[in-house]
Amino acid sequence: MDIFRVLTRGANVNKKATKKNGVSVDYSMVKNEQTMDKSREEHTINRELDFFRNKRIINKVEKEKLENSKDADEDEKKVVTETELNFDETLKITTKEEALALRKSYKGNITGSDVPLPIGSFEDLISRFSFDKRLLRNLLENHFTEPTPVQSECIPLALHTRDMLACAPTGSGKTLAFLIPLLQQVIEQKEEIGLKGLIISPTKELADQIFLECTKLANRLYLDKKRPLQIALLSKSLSSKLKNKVISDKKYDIIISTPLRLIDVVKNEALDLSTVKHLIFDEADKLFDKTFVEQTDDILNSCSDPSLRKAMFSATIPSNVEEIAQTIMMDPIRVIIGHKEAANANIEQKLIFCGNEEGKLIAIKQLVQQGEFRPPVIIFLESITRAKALYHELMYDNLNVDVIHAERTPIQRNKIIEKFKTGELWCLITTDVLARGIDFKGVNLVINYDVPRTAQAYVHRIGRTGRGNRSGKAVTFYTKEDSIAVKPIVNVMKQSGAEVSAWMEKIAKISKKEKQLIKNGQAHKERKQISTVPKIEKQKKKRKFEMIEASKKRKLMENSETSKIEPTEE
Ligand SMILES: Nc1ncnc2c1ncn2[C@@H]1O[C@H](COP(=O)(O)OP(=O)(O)OP(=O)(O)O)[C@@H](O)[C@H]1O
Repeated sequence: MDIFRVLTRGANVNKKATKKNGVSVDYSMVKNEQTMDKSREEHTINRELDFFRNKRIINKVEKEKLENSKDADEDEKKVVTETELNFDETLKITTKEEALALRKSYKGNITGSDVPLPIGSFEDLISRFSFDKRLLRNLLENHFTEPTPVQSECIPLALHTRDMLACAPTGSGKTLAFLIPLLQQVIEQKEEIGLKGLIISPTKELADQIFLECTKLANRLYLDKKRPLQIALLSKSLSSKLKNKVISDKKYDIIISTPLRLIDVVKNEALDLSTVKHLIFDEADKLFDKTFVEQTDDILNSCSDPSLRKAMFSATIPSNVEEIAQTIMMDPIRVIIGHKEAANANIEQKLIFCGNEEGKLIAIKQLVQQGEFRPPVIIFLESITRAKALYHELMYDNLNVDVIHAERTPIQRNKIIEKFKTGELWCLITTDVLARGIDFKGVNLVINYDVPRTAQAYVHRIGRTGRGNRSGKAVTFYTKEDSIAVKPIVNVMKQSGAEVSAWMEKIAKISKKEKQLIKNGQAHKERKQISTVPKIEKQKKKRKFEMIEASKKRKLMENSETSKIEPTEE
């Protein structure tokens, strides 16, 4: 079947979406106004789940205080004026009762000793923490006008230099929850001691994204009014420059890195972590699982400053990670927003029984026919081999699709991500390498072609949709072989408030024996290869595909030849 034709029949993707000023433009389906209104109505977010809330109360006292500020220089006053324009109505939290009411509104469970009050607005930061006005302006310029719940709680905690463990839904703004206070603290720290802030991410793609977000917010921020803040992504080239002493490791204030690259540089004595004051683990549960725990431990040992502040963030924090957190942190505060281990409630979740492996390809085609396959779509598979196989299968169907996995080069990966962000690419096939943290704004649908191995992996995978205040859909395919593996997924669905039918309730129950199988990774059986198309058909399609590609190339070359010899109009 020609999926491409069916796809284009059901919907139009705004292919004209382009890059503006280097920032990728968000893209979405082009629909008629009526449908838009309907979907807006359908997806009006419940106030409790409104992570980007608009609650505001007028705060005239604060406004007057800023207007009469004699100490502020002209530049600061300009910032203040702009700030007022945008923050003329603010929510201030000054009492425990107000804090309690605010926490109740977003189901925040904050525990620990001497928990500071949350902030009700970013403007609250000016009066409570002598917050840098330029940093505040950078927030505004990037359209961050109201803190999300995790930001309301974690920013004041960090500014009080408290250790913290924060768990909040996917797409609810955890990145800014650690970046905003980090930037403020680094500016405040006047001595030139070397590296001050370190952010660890499990994947290169996520590290890239955090770096971009951080540089955006650090625009025109100066250290002690003398020199601009120096932020770096520990790339391959930077690490070799550091190792060859082409660049001094004292140059940077904040570094963002994956664990392996960082440890490599540290072991070569090319980067001194003893000056680091703020250590942040993004996707902390991943960094503390068996894949990374050794490197994470090395990083902790190398950050030897006794006043080191540590923070851990993730949308899922299993109890064993909590235990570790308690042992490595000093009097930590635990921030839980919503249900722990639940998916973001903006995501509509669905399970589809496909019988067997062949049934999954048919299910994709059915989603297309039913108009549910609305690009942009991400499809997750459990291995590189399977991701490649599905890619070939869909590519021969002329679907606008590409694949990212660990075997693709960084350049290829970046190119594909860029194309997906700008709308050039409609469907991205991938493995768990892109399951965590990546912020693709307009993703409509996530398909778990293979049941994820853990409940946590499920939460992160489907969290690539329904980000911010948007809604999204997630579909999980399962077969007879997945009868045990799918149980944790049903439980996450229940926990997140998704509609769960009687038969699902029945399969949700996990016996002791099954629990053990899931824990040992034995609930997942080996899967049959992906393919429905007979070999001969496939070869035919491949030949046709290659011929079309060759003809395109020929035409391109012919055109460029003609343009070379054609005289110009003048
Ligand atoms: N205060 C805010 N106002 C408006 N948008 C915001 C705010 N904070 C964050 N965002 C936007 O929300 C989106 C999701 O944020 P972010 O990537 O930090 O989510 P996350 O909680 O880290 O998700 P994940 O668990 O998947 O890593 C981003 O596009 C970000 O720019």
